[in-house]
Amino acid sequence: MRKRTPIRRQSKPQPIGPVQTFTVDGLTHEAKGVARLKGKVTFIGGALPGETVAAQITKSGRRFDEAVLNSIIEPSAYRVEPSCQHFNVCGGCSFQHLADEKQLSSKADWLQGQLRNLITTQELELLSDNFTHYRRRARIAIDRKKGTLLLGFRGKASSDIVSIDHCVVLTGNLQKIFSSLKLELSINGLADSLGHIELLEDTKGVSVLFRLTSFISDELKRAWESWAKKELISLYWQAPNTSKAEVSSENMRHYDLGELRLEYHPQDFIQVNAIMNQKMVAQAMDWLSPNKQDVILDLFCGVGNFSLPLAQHAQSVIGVEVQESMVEAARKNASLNGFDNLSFVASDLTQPVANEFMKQKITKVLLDPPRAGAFEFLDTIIKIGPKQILYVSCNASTLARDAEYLVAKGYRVLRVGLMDMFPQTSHVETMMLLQKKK
Ligand SMILES: C[S@@+](CC[C@H](N)C(=O)[O-])C[C@H]1O[C@@H](n2cnc3c(N)ncnc32)[C@H](O)[C@@H]1O
Ligand code: SF4
Repeated sequence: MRKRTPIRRQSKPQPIGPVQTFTVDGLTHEAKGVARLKGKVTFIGGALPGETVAAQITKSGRRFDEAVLNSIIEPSAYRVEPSCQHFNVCGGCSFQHLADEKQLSSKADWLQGQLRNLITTQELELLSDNFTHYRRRARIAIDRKKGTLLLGFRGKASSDIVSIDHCVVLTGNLQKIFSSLKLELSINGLADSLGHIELLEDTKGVSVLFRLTSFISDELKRAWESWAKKELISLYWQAPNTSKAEVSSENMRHYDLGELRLEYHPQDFIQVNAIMNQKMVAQAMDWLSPNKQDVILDLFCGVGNFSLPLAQHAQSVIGVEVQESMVEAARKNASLNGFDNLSFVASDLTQPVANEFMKQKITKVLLDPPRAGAFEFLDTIIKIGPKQILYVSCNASTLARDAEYLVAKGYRVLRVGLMDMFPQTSHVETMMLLQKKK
């Protein structure tokens, strides 16, 4: 049997000083209260601006200290009761103790700070939806402690797995299947052969993917297939030592985006928040206003989440994505939805690209890179010289770096929007429209 990959434990920070009183006047991106004691900055997890709290230093550095919250002496007017019973220990959320509208304004302040060299006068446009029950995909970690099965997410103060009963950011259907799964795993023997579990909900329904670390008997597999049938869900198995589950073309997943249908493999990237994804794509179409004169490059295109809606309005669209299997899915999506003005290229956008995209006059570029951003590809974009660039980003610091470069090379920022894709967490999604200076 293959051994489970050991989890590197990160231990809970221990107090190294007495209990002291702090006045909190700021909030970090990771939801730590910022206080000053004798002029030295102290970060206190769980404390909010405007509060007086009792806390103990756990780590003392040259420039700042870190402290653990003991009690709240004077609470903030924006402090609310977390809606999840696991909030104090689970690392999945960081902002449930802060009122929803204040979460959004705190994220906006933070984003404005990150983009301070770019947006002095522009107003940040805000896009948000439900603050709970939005997550249509989740990876559930598994561990055992003293014989007890733990199923949940990594902890806040340590990397240990926190056992979860009810998660309020999961969609209602995923929460329901999670509860049934937990019960079933406690009574049959699959848990010892599992690396992790992936839950997914889309237009096709709910699915569960078991990532196996060792082979299991046909009998056990059949028992789980009948559980899945009873629960009306799809089941996928990722065999030991493989990087992806084998999935036949009839068993691919799909999600609808307006009148479009997008197929994908259950382990392909899709946006986690379905409603916010619809709003984000609609905003992208509104800001970029594709029209019949436009030839558009959709970089980091995945299975065509932006490419297909763009192709509904543009003369033609070229999508670029590194993963061959996703490029194939994107091509299939183009043909399933009847497009003949869409093509896809498999290419690594961190590598210098030859003049592949110079052959036709690209008028607009949309890019939606992973957290690392798209710095390596910026010179190619500048060479292509589109009149507009729409940058969708999940990491404001790489967005700031890349946008500052584009501005230095002749673009100006027209619009910036914060999209609250991941409420209750510190993650921020941003959209920026840049225009070529005349
Ligand atoms: C944030 S996702 C966006 C996907 C798509 N735009 C969407 O909305 O579903 C980033 C995508 O970039 C792809 N990607 C990551 N690194 C890449 C690279 N070096 N070159 C090209 N694509 C890459 C990933 O596979 C992923 O599909
Ligand atoms: S991720 Fe789920 S379980 Fe964890 S704190 Fe957030 S809502 Fe609660």
